Amino acid sequence: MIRYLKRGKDVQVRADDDAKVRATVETIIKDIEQRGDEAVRQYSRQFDNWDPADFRLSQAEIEAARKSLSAREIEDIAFAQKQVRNFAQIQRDSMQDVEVETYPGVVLGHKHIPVNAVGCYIPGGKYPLLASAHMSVLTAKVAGVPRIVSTAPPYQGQPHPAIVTAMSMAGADDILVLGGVQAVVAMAVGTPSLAPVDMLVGPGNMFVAEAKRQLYGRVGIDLFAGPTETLVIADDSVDGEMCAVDLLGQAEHGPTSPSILLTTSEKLAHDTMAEIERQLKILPTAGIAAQSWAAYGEVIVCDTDEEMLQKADEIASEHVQVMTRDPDYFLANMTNYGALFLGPRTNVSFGDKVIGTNHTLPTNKNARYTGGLWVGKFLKTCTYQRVLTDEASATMGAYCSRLCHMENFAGHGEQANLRVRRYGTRAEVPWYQPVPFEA
Ligand SMILES: NC(=O)c1ccc[n+]([C@@H]2O[C@H](COP(=O)([O-])OP(=O)(O)OC[C@H]3O[C@@H](n4cnc5c(N)ncnc54)[C@H](O)[C@@H]3O)[C@@H](O)[C@H]2O)c1
Ligand SMILES: [Zn+2]
Repeated sequence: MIRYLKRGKDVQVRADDDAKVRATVETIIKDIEQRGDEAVRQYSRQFDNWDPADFRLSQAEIEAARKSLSAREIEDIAFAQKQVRNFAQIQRDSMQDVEVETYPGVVLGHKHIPVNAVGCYIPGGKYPLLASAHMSVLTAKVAGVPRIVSTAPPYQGQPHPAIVTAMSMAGADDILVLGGVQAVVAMAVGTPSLAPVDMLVGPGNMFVAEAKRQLYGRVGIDLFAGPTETLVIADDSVDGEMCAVDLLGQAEHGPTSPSILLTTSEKLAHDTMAEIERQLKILPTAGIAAQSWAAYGEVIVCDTDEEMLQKADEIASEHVQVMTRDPDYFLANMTNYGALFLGPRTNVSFGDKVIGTNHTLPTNKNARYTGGLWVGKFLKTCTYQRVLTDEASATMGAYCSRLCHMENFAGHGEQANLRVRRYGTRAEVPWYQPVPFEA
């Protein structure tokens, strides 16, 4: 039996919040479309109090940012980037082009072509999330994207030097300091000094995620990667302190970030809730974490691992930390999650910052149909074909002709008929029925 010891905001309230964000974003996009750069500037002033002569940083500004960091900071960024690059390269290498003779004389293939220009949004409203630079820019680079634009909002009124350095070390071609909806739209439609990109990637708050969603179709997007969510699945093999740390560690992302504990131990559930109250008195970011825990935090008690599995798949959380005696049960059976963190030795923060898997992951139940950002998202899998022999052309032509006839497609049918006439012999294809264009 599944019991809730704590529930988050109900579904209707969340839907109303989403509708408000949708309307706000729609208005901003329309306005920028009509008034262009001037509107981009206006929103940057309004939301971020930011109105520089050029949103794009010069080479000198990029170098100055790097010089302001310590050797230790540079080395830490380089370490994280090495792990991300390494795993992205392994994933790239796992994607093979194919070319196969699928029918005598018929050759089909596909190849992976990088998107020509991408725009990477690096969040920076509440925290300077430099790790997103590795996740988006570096992964695009490994995929072979020729032009990479990268943007982040100003942080406390300035370009953040560590974000700028991480973008530059990852290989961004253009670095902008611009945040929110206005940044995403500017990259998608272009500005007087910036050619538009073909695809937008990267996480962001609900305004950024919704702006990408609304622009989808005009440009590509990676996935819906909105406010962070975390699910901890635990049994009595771990304690309340660890569960509380791992829930609050992600609740601090923002006031709308759900953190959920799913457990078979009622004692652990109570211990964790008490620990959360204790830690909220000392965590420096408790201002945000306490809000999201109060509004979105949940504690759910189940009787068995099977029940936890069913509930976890229904929640379809972005991050799922499994700290049970048999985490592999969840790896083998779970189907809806952005990323799994197996066992107490790892945790979501490792994935967010350093270990090498991508931290840009699906939220809002989008894990039902997609995984997170990875090198494959920057590659278009495009097919091609060749027919090598007259015989194969005539045979495919005859089948195609009859199939077109069933669909009343005379023009398509004639494309096929022409091949039968040119490359076939009537004797070989007695089922050929030339209808409209036969001489
Ligand atoms: N899903 C993922 O993979 C993932 C990964 C990392 C971070 N995140 C999420 O990224 C988000 C980062 O959020 P953030 O706010 O710190 O930074 P952000 O850069 O995403 O957003 C800041 C921008 O929001 C805009 N904005 C703020 N208030 C607005 C309003 N009322 N109307 C319109 N625009 C407004 C401003 O222009 C500002 O520049 C968090 O929600 C975090 O959970 C998600
Ligand atoms: Zn996080």
